[in-house]
Amino acid sequence: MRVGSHRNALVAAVRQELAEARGTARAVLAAAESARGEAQQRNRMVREAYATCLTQLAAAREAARDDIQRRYRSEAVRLAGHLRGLATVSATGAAGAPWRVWAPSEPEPGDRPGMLRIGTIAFEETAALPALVPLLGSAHLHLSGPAPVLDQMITGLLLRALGSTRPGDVQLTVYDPEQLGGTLAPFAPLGPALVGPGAFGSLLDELVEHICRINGMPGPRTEPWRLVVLLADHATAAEMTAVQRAQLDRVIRTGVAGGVHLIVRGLDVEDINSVERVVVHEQTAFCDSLGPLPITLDPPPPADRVAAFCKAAADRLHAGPAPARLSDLEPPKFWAASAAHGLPAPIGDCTDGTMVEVPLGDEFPHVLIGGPSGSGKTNLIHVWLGSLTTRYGPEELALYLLGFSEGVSFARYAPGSRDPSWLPQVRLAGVNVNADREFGLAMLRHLAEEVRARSLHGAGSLAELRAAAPDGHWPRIVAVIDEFQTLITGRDAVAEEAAGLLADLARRGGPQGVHLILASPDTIGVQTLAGHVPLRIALPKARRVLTDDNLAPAVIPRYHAVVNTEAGAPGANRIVRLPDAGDRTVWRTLQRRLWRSRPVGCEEPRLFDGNAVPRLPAAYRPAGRLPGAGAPVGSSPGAVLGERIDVAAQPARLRLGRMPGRNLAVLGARTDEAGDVLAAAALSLAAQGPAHFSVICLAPEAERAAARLVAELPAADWYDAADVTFDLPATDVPHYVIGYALDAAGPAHRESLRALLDTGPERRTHVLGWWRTVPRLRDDLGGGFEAIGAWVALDVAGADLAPLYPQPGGPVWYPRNRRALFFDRSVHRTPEVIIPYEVNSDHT
Ligand SMILES: Nc1ncnc2c1ncn2[C@@H]1O[C@H](COP(=O)(O)OP(=O)(O)OP(=O)(O)O)[C@@H](O)[C@H]1O
Repeated sequence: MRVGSHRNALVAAVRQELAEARGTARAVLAAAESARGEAQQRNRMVREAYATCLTQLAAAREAARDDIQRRYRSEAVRLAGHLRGLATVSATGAAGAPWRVWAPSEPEPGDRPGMLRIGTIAFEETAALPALVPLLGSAHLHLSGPAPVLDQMITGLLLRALGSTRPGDVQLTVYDPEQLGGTLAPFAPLGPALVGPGAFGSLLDELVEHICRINGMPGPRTEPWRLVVLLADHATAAEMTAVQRAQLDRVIRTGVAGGVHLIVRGLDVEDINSVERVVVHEQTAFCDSLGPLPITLDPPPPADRVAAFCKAAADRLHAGPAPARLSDLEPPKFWAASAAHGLPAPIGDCTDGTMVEVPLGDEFPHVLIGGPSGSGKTNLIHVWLGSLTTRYGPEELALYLLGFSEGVSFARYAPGSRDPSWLPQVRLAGVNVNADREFGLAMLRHLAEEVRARSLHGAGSLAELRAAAPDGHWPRIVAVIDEFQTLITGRDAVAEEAAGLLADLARRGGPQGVHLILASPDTIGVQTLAGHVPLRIALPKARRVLTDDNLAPAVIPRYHAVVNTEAGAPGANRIVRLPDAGDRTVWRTLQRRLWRSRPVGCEEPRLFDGNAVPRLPAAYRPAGRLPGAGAPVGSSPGAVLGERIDVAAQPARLRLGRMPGRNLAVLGARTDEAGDVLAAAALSLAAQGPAHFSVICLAPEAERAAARLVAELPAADWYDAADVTFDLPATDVPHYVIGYALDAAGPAHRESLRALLDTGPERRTHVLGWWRTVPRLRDDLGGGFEAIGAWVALDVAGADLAPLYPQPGGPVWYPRNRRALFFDRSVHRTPEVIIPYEVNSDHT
């Protein structure tokens, strides 16, 4: 029993232990299970986080990559744009245009030659960029690869180099022992120097010598470039001597500075900076400038384009370079030059393209231009004026222009009905003055007066004058007289005075900054003047402008001129090609530009046109507000008779004071002009103050004019043949008797007429009458002419005026249309030519 119970106890204990162990194991298992669950959970979470992270990282990487790619692409496009811009600038016109649109292009003066296109480079996804290589002015080219491809590339390079320079700027030499020049046969019309197989050494020697000569010369190179193509064969390379190699090296090293450039294939050359190497594999190439970027070579230029270019260039070479254009003479900045010491300005270019200046100024104050009719004198003057007026503003230059040649060429500088602009430097322009030499004389008198006024400051040059009188306005004055001989030939008083004034201006004008530009077909008869003018310009076939032994004018082609500063001595010639100033649109554009820049207060020039009839200015008409009856009357009102032929468009006035003889006789048969003189006189008197008018009209043909006058006058009585009388009622204001064809009054009225003429002026009654001839006036006056203190002669010859003139024989006067001779014995020593105003123009 005890065993049984012990065993039972033991069993129970074991059971207990087992139960406990089982319980513990279960607990441990449960703990492990839960730990495992947790670990699994964590594991899952980590895995999920990792996956999220991976996804995010991938997205970020994608975004970053996209961004980088976008930036890269836009940077590439920007860079490519820059490169394209650079390429366009570096290879302009014919140097860079694709063959499809290729055409020769003229470089601007002073431009350096650019690079030359040989193909394109592809850069990422951007459009292809031009691949350029340097040549003229920069490098030699060394080409290696298959000869046929290289020769095509050379053809293209030559076409671009020649097509982007002026004909004659590049001299081509070809060494082609294999084909004897055949490789570049399309360029034959340009006459390249072909060098045969045996002449390689002498070519190199000649080039070395040429380079030494050019590099030894001071100043910039003026000779053409030498472009030498060496198409060497095996024999050339194999047989080259050490001396030849040394000479080739020398050309390579010093050639670029001396304007000699080699394009070499088939021969090694020294590897120095000035050699651009191009290596060609089939249609792809690499060159030094572009490093590893592969170049897709352009196809060769179309054969017909090469042929057409070479023919045209050869023709132009034969004809010589085109002359400068008017715009080539413009300075980089308008009105930037000072005229303190002179007015140098180019008028054209030499055959080598350099500009030729005329040194007008302190040293050479005047110039004589000579050339027969049609040789281009007027054109030269326009060109010169264009060059001067773009350099020197209105403060620096004042122009007085007078053209005696046919036509109105200087009118373009003054405002017109179609173009309101004017050249701001022009003060005066006289056109159609052939018959009005008095206008030329007036201009010379004006200039002489200016010289006199300037010389009062005691200065010996314009710069000194400006320093001595800094507040004054002292532009250089340039007087241009085209066909100036018209003014001084002939043996009358105008010619005599004009010649004297010109000689005086030539002597004394320069130091005061007053200059003459005188053009004529021949300087015969102006030898005294010529002695003061060493600066000459001769146009083709000009005679006597230069010395007799100077043959240049006889041989220069048309549109050329000889500029000579030594009075025409043969050694001092400069030949200049003149631009054409005939294109009115070009001129107008330039003039408008200058006009818009005119300073405030710049007045328009006075234009005197000998063919135009001036209208009576409104200021001399009584229209508008009339002076009241109580207004004071001047002691001697002035009757305006016509326009004076003078620098300023002033009226000629007749003072009608209370003195004997203050009457006017208008003489001649021209009804209209006589009527205009009388009407201008009457209207201008009416405009000055209260006055009474008696209009007597005794010629039916003048009735219309008389009626119009009466209509315009504020207070006028009208008499005609039916009631003519000279016993006129007294008035308490000045009384003017305006008589049309007074000679028709007849003997019955002579006495009263004489009494009126004799005693009227003292009572302020003045007769302004028209008599058709001098004898009829004499008959009316009864012999003496004392009562006629002033007269205006129309178509009356000078000799017929003798009785009315103090000097025997009468004045020198050859009647001309719309011109009258005015003489007032109380003011004139010699009579004055005037232009009767047009008073009643029916178009107003
Ligand atoms: N450099 C030039 N280039 C082109 N045409 C020109 C040139 N010079 C003059 N001409 C032209 O030649 C013609 C004559 O020129 P211009 O009138 O200047 O000669 P001119 O000597 O003044 O003659 P004239 O004494 O008969 O007036 C004009 O038709 C003008 O346009």
